[in-house]
Amino acid sequence: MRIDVVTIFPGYLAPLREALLGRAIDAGLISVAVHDLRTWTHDVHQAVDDAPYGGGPGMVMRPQVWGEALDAVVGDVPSGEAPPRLIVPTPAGRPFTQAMAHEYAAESRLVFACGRYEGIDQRVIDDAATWMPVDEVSIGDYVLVGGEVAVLAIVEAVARLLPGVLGNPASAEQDSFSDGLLEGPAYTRPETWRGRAVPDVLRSGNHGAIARWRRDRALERTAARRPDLLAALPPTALDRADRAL
Ligand SMILES: Nc1ccccc1-c1cnco1
Repeated sequence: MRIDVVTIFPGYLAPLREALLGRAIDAGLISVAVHDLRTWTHDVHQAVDDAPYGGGPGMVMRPQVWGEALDAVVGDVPSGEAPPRLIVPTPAGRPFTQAMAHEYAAESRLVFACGRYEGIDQRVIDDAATWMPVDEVSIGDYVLVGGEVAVLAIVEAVARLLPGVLGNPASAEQDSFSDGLLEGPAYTRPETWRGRAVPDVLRSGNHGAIARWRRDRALERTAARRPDLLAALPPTALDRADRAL
């Protein structure tokens, strides 16, 4: 997978080259190119934003700069080849989910546009949508200063799903949300720590009982913390034992 990120703070994306993602890049599973948006400014101040029409606080990122940047970064898409998907993190976006991470993992190329200030002039999105799929995506209902943190989160969630990136592919299959539920509590050695013992069932060796206990804890946790996920489960997702909980 090829990933391009356009930002006014390229250094913010340095963590992409660390640890698991860094190894995936070194292995050639992913290529990541970070582009400084100011490359496509032509004034001495390298201005990337301007006052909003209609007044109001903050600044809006200029369409000319973004238009030239995306033209250059996306480049000419060879005929017959699918254009990349443009992902624009924004608090006004569609909530990012594990299902979307799987969708994005199937793409051969993703381009991320990191907006700051009060966002990017809407015409940039509208223009881009005439020649590539554009997703405006939110990573949560809170306000960040820019899209860079969201890009780090989305890229990590997507990249770990790519074949060969995770050491143990089973990890991705047993993710939280993979069965629509939150994962339950996890434990490791020592057996007792500060007077707290690991639940006996997890040391019993009874794999059926362990699976049941883990499912029950996942259902309890999901009901307590994310009842919306429970309500969204298809009726067939809960078996009789689940309902007895
Ligand atoms: N708050 C923001 C400001 C700028 C770019 C993205 C965001 C964002 C994305 N998901 C939540 O917030």
